[in-house]
Amino acid sequence: MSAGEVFEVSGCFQARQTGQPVLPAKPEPLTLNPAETAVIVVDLQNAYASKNGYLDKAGFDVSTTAPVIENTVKVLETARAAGMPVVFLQNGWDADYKEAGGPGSPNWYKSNALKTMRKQPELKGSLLAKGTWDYALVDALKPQDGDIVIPKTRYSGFYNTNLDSMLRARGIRNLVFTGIATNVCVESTLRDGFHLEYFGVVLADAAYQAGPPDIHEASLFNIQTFFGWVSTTAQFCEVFEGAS
Ligand SMILES: C/C(=C/NC(N)=O)C(=O)O
Repeated sequence: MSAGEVFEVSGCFQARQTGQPVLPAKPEPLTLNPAETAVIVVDLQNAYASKNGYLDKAGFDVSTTAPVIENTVKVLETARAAGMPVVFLQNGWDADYKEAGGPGSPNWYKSNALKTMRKQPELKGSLLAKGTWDYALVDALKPQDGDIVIPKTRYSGFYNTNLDSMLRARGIRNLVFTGIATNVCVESTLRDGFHLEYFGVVLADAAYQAGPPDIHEASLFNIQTFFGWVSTTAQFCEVFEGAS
């Protein structure tokens, strides 16, 4: 889906054969028909982006997530104006954590939220439980009329959800990702999308890692080399402003 031959109109590139917008991206530009493209906002909940949220309490650094939220706000303004569906993924479980799985589930061993609550039982019921502040989307990103909100219980937005059918029903082929964490739920969802024939692109400055900064770069390398494409907020907004 790289553009091949492109030409420039009013500062934006278009594919010569299709006339569709071309997003500058690594490892090559990507032709994206806005009518076939959705923005997927991954888990921009207090748990992942806010001080005192789950990641912070589990010992991950969330001190520099503000730009991710600001950039996502810009991306969503542009996407909605261009007529692209906006999908919010929201990660978490029921208040009793039945959906998280017990010792028969690998999630019980690998979820740092569950591990943190086992170490600090006083936190039980507060981390990633539906209805709590931790589970809520951050204030700056309240869904608007027409946006789609999809709850999920595992890292991938495609696992045990109606994400695929919601996208297929709208003719969506391309997914533009923002959110947290680049190396966990963003990458997991983009990878599953790849196997379902979606073209996935991550906006690098609108995504943030769980772990040291190098893991963000490693995940972007993995995505642009094996599963999809990597671009930026400014490039997305420049290409799609006025593209409706
Ligand atoms: C570490 C982690 C990441 N989630 C995500 N939204 O990427 C978790 O949920 O435990």
